[in-house]
Amino acid sequence: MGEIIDGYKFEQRHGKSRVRVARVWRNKEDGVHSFAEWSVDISLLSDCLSAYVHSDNSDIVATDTMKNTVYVKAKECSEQVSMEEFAIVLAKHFTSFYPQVTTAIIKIVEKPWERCYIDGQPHKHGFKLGSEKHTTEVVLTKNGALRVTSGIEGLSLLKTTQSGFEGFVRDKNTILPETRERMLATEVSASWRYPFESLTSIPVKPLYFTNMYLDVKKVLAETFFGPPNEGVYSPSVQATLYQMGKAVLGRFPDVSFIQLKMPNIHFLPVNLSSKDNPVIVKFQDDVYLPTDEPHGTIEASLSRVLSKL
Ligand SMILES: O=c1[nH]c(=O)c2[nH]c(=O)[nH]c2[nH]1
Repeated sequence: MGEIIDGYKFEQRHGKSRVRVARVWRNKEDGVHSFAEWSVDISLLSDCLSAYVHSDNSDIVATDTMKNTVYVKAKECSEQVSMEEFAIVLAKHFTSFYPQVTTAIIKIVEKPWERCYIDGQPHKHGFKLGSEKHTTEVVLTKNGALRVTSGIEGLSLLKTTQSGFEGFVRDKNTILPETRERMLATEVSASWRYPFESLTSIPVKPLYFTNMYLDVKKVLAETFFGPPNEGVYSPSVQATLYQMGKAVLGRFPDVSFIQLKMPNIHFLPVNLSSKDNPVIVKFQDDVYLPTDEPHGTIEASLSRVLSKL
């Protein structure tokens, strides 16, 4: 990519960001409403150099038109779709409708509206805001090469025991005691790639990507916590992150790559004393000072090794 213009290597793209759209699907038979709120980022790679170099806008797809297209396509989705599917619909439109568009990059973040339960019963049209967010990025080229990535952001997980940290490097700057009993808290960001390389290889099951998102989220949380009664011991954030990534790749053949970012959010033991009162509060794995900063940053990615057949 990139061309030499006036002796310079030149690359460009343009698009519209933070296009917010909400869509309701009303089931006529049972009266149940489904709802999604998305923030869409569109970025198009297109042949419109003249706009930059010769002030000629004749090849430019206006970003205002891109914004309108989001609402047009949302209207056309008469059945509920996952946001990955919606991103694919948009990418398909931009790459097939405009001769000069060579690649479309569509990113969407979903606002975590969840159906409300009243007296244990799902409400037909009531929703409340949850916390973690579903994300996606779809890249589609004019010749049909596709990449679908999905993710989760802001999945806050905490366990009050079954975590420790021992055997790390000790030097003259080290004061952290070794422990087999500590709090473990993190805010997981994950993104995973699907192996589908063209539009025809996308599964046709309704809400396939939405269900995958829910299943991946479940496996991440289950692996972090372990079984409900006994849990599972975490010797480090690193080891737990690796188990979580491995569990996702092991469970879902349709995930070819996963990246995990898991900050270590510290809960500091509280010990209070003074000259006159040597022990006001003695830490016994009970009172903590929660902190956001500084925090550890631990990230890794795992992908399948392609076997040479
Ligand atoms: O699980 C941990 N990993 C680290 O790399 C680290 N570093 C640290 O100070 N505490 C921890 N905990």
